Amino acid sequence: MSQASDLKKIEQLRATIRRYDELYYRKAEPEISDFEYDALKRELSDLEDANPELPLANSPSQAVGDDRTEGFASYRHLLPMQSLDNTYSKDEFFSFVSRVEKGLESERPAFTVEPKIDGVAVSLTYENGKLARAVTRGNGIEGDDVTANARYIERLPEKLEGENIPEIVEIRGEIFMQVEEFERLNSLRAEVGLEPFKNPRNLAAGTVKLLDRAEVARRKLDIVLYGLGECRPAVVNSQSAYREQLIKWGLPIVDRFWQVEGAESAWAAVEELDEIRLGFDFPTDGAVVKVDSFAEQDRLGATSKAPRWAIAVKFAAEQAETQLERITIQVGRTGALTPVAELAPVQLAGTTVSRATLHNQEEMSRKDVRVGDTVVIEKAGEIIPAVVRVVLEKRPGDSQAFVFPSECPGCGTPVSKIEGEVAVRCLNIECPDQVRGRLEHFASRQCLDIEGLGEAVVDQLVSKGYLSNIADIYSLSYDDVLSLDKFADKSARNLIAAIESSKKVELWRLIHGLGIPQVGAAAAKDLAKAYGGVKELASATLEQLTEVDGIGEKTASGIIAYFTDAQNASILEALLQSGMDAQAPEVVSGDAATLAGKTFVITGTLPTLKRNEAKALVESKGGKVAGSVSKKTDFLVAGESAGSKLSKAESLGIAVIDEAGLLAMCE
Ligand SMILES: NC(=O)c1ccc[n+]([C@@H]2O[C@H](COP(=O)([O-])OP(=O)(O)OC[C@H]3O[C@@H](n4cnc5c(N)ncnc54)[C@H](O)[C@@H]3O)[C@@H](O)[C@H]2O)c1
Ligand SMILES: [Zn+2]
Repeated sequence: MSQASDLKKIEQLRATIRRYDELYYRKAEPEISDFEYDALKRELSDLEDANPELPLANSPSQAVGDDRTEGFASYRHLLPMQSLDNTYSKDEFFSFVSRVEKGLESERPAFTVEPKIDGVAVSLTYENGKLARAVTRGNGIEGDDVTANARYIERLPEKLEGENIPEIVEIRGEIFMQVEEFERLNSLRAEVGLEPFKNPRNLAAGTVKLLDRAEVARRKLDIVLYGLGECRPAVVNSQSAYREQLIKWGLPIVDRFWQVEGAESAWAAVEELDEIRLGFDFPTDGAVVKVDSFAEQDRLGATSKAPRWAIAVKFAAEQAETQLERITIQVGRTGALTPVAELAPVQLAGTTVSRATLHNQEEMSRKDVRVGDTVVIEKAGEIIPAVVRVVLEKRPGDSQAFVFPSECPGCGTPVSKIEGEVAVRCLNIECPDQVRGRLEHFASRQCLDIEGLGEAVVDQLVSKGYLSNIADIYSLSYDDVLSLDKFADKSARNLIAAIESSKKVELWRLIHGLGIPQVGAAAAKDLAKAYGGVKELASATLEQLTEVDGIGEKTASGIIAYFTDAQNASILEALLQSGMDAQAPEVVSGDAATLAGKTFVITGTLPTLKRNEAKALVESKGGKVAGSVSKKTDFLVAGESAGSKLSKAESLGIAVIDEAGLLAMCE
């Protein structure tokens, strides 16, 4: 490759990696898998190595990903928090050990091997044994102060126990979510029709950065510690001794740990870890091998980004090979065109997979994915399988490069690419695919929850021309509905009734249903609480919006842009004209607030109330419902087959009541 084409490639890769960094570190919503991301990083480093005369200063290869977000105070680490170099291969691991041996002029250095916990890096500062703050890695130099959220972590002690307490110590580790808790939260979401969270790491990262404390309290985070930053005065001189010290201070650590000498035994420990890790209750994505002695660590030093005395050996996610039969393009409610691979069905991680995402046009052309290709797909914790690469050796001779459509498959409008975005979009606001998407969203369970107005029905109503926006739903007549496939007198009346009763919906559901960019259910709740009505929200200024708890500047500008759009304004007007009367629930006070200040945990099967009904009852009386039992719990409401929560409540001496007890308290 010539120097000019290298340069262009390098610039493209840097821009792409910056975007994926932003999605992963700041938004906790990665679009591609770690394996794909690491491959991009590797490609960039190789190109940079081959072109040493090019400046590196602004390359994402030289810095740690930046997680700092709006709404948090910054704090400067006393010692920087670095990343780790990583590898997926045994050969590279052995080269790492050779470099260490050379650097130390030693034959069989002592290493520690630990699980690599897949969570969010955090640095805890204890001053004279008291927890002063918890800070994210940030850009490595300066991170976000997340102390308030970290204090909800039950296993995180306020005070260090025992002796050897430094004046100041930065203790580093990982905030993560146990697999069981992740599944619990997802099953609650499924109950109310919300999309599942993708994986425990994203959920942990998202939760650490929530501004809504009540929501943080509902999700149970966990923590383990393994690293040391500044420590005055120094207390230990090796990784293994530090681990013993952490235990004595009463801090949670990962209970698997190996002390080994030399490359062979280190590798054996890595392999052993890979075999047992699926039984762990925390998510792991690799092993971290570290030189044990702190003096030796100092001699090896660090690059701008990572220490030279440690490496992460990552375990690849489950993959499978299959045939790509077709590529379809989906148009979502925001107009983004998403390419989807239609596959010959194949077994992967316990499920049959026949579709996988191709992410976006850019990703697709980089991988040069073509119809007829044999592709490798991967499912890494994420729910949606992805195509990670093409098996070029198996490509048919007559294959053709895929031409991304230049027109929207839904409406034929030429597609646009907006500066700074990867997605290619259809900007025709009346595009039937988008209209369908917006209508489905509006009627879905996490919004207006209109029973009977699902995908198939919306489809028919749009193609028959009855619906072109959300306000049209309220002028549907019985005859319109009756004319649809599979509708008879009773089902038509039911749908009309469901539509009518949706006018009395809770305000946040309406706000969510409007489909304002950046406004999900959580933001919609914050807005509903702050404004009490959709008209009030529509006339709020940017400044007022940013003052609402949980609303950042970007979201605020999205809201302003939405309501200043003439078409949106007229749809809203039509909605209100039709009698839409969404209300914020009244703030309970006085007599109604009988449970104010009390925190409940509900467990087991109650005789008459469903879990969410019991929760709604408690909240209607001003009480709070938490997901797990802690010292802050006032009452455990226990039904049949209450398990570990009951024993925990008993051990903490928390009052246990049954459903009847709860009902009595609410009277
Ligand atoms: N999918 C994406 O779009 C995307 C984007 C950016 C980053 N990523 C992923 O994140 C990785 C880079 O993130 P990173 O810089 O945080 O590095 P990393 O996660 O590969 O490794 C460094 C981190 O590992 C953590 N860690 C966990 N257990 C540890 C232990 N026992 N000892 C020491 N450290 C331990 C620490 O937080 C440390 O900061 C990439 O390799 C990639 O897989 C993915
Ligand atoms: Zn379109």
